[in-house]
Amino acid sequence: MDGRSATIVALEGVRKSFGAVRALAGVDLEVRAGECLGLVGHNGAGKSTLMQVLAGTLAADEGRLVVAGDDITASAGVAAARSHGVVCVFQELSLCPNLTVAENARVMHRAFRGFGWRKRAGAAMVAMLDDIFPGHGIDPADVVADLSIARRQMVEIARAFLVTDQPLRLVILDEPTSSLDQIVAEQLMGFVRRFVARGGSVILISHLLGEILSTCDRVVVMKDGRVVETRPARDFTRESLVAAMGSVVAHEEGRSVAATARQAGETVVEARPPRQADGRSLSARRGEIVGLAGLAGHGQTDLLVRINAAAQGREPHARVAGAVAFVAGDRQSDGVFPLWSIAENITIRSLGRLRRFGLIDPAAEARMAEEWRQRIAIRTPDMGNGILSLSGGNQQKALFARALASEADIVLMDDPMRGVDVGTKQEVYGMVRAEAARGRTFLWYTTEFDELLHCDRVYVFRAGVIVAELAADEITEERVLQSSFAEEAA
Ligand SMILES: Nc1ncnc2c1ncn2[C@@H]1O[C@H](COP(=O)(O)OP(=O)(O)OP(=O)(O)O)[C@@H](O)[C@H]1O
Repeated sequence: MDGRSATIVALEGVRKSFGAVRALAGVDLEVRAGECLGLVGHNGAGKSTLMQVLAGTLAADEGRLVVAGDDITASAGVAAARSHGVVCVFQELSLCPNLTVAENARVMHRAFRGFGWRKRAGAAMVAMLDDIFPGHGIDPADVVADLSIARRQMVEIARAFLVTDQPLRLVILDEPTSSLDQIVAEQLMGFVRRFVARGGSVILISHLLGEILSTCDRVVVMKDGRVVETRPARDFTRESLVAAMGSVVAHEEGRSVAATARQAGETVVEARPPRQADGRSLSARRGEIVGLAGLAGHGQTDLLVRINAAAQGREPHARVAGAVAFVAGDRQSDGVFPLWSIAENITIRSLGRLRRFGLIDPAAEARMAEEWRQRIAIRTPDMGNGILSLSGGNQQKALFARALASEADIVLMDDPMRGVDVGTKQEVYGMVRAEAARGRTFLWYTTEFDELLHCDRVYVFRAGVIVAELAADEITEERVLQSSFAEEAA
């Protein structure tokens, strides 16, 4: 970046409160042409709220918004942002599930109209998908509801980068890789670099600090609704970035603790992917942390869902000894109960214990919710607030609390740490290890390699079947990747 690049966006003194919660306490932010700006901060720091103000989906209480030289404060809204070339891909995907990929492109790009629009929209989407995610395997006639969450995220991203009848200056990517595996995430980061090299601008929000440091030119750190640091990315290290976010850099004990603290009891889970023909199966013992790895969408979630169904007697191909709790990764479709309070979302699995004279004891429910608010720092002034009032990462923490607060012996985790900030992640890893040491069993699907280091054993999946089983001392990134791709893995 040279210092002379034009300013594309300037936000000045932006404030926004939701009732008693001050989400933005006077934020200034500048984005230049041809740069990728990283935006980091703890869960609830205000990142998404700031991006919503910029993209016009939320009105600020105060502040100025200048885009491409025009002060659009008075006319701020989605239409003004779009016509000035600002597009946002939010954490919660916004595709219409009952429409096809091509039809979803049409929803955002009115230019696809008249005779043959479907074909043109489909061709444009495929070209963009090919450019960003070579080998994506998505057809423009696919109905979005039938796509995996990773593919839906790819479609949403490709649609945002399509240029039709409006200029495209700035694309905001709010945790864009949260459902993507490492290979696809790297494809996206490569595309972002090409896009900014051509003069476009990107704001990248991510809790994966490696991704931020390797892709961004500058990094802005937010904390409690304010910008606390802005520096070129090269001036940050991972440690200094974590420190700027206000978290203590935890020393990774990871594997050594995981490997030694096991009590390797009796087998409590036994399950086989339906297409597995070589006799292999997944098993887990009491007190074990078992990882499910491999590229996204290769059968890991499916097997977890089957194990969950087995606990309810609905799946003959898996055997489960004990009560099971499921922590969803796709919180939008099978995680949160959107109309319920935060407290209710946490305690729903534990109602048996909260009963008094046959009725739920509200005081006990409030105590349990409060305990978990403190244990994993759910940022809210009131656990009676609606769950959707929480930031994305804080909603994810509530799902964790629901599973850990329950008395389940076996906890199934479907890549649930996406979107959780680094500080909290360390806390949760510690909790998982402590609970495993007390005899709970964890089956943990993750797309983040580092998380596999907390596991005692890892099964690698490919094309719906288990292709490798790695013992703790064999879990290396290289081995996992090798097995994920090899036709015949060991
Ligand atoms: N619709 C809403 N109603 C009430 N409070 C809200 C609403 N949206 C956001 N907040 C609050 O505003 C604060 C900032 O939230 P925001 O989503 O901007 O955080 P974030 O930095 O994007 O977090 P994350 O990393 O978890 O996505 C949080 O305390 C959140 O609870």
